[in-house]
Amino acid sequence: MCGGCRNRGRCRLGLGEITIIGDAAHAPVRCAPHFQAGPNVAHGGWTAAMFDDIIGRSLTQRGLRTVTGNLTVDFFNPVPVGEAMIVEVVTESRAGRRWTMQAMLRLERDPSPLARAIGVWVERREGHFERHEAAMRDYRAR
Ligand SMILES: CCCCCCCCCCCCCCCC(=O)SCCNC(=O)CCNC(=O)[C@H](O)C(C)(C)COP(=O)(O)OP(=O)(O)OC[C@H]1O[C@@H](n2cnc3c(N)ncnc32)[C@H](O)[C@@H]1OP(=O)(O)O
Repeated sequence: MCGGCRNRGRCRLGLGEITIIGDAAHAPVRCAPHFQAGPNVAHGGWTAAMFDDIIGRSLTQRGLRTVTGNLTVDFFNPVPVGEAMIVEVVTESRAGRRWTMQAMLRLERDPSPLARAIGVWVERREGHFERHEAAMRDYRAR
């Protein structure tokens, strides 16, 4: 679970446990009603955040310490609110610290993709968050 929900013990995005199979992964997801945009349709930001979290956590579960470098989402069809869906993640390639990842979102009982994400995750250098905190301290002291 990411830092925003860890203390609550519940993922507010509605994302389930990730299963890792080799360099691929899958997870059950369900868009909660508070992320509704159009009638019974998920906000596109939910879909992007869901992909970001599932792909990022799948890498964390594989023992990799990464952050999202970039993320592109293709929206093929409206994503329903409250419906059981599956996200499937694959590793496209790795070059040095860069991992190119792809993921698909689909309904639980239908193979047609609703949305696709492709992006690059970069392995963090030692002290990543400490450098960020120090930069913010400098900024606030200005
Ligand atoms: C968050 C973790 C919590 C952990 C605790 C528990 C975890 C529990 C699960 C949580 C799951 C959360 C899932 C959400 C994940 C986020 O939301 S992460 C937050 C959003 N992302 C960020 O904040 C990243 C901000 N960007 C940065 O900090 C820096 O630009 C980066 C990405 C670390 C790169 O900086 P750097 O380490 O100085 O690396 P640099 O030498 O410039 O580049 C290294 C390589 O990456 C490439 N690269 C750099 N930037 C990019 C880019 N934007 N696009 C493509 N390639 C790039 C470079 O070209 C270079 O390639 P090579 O030359 O080595 O082939």
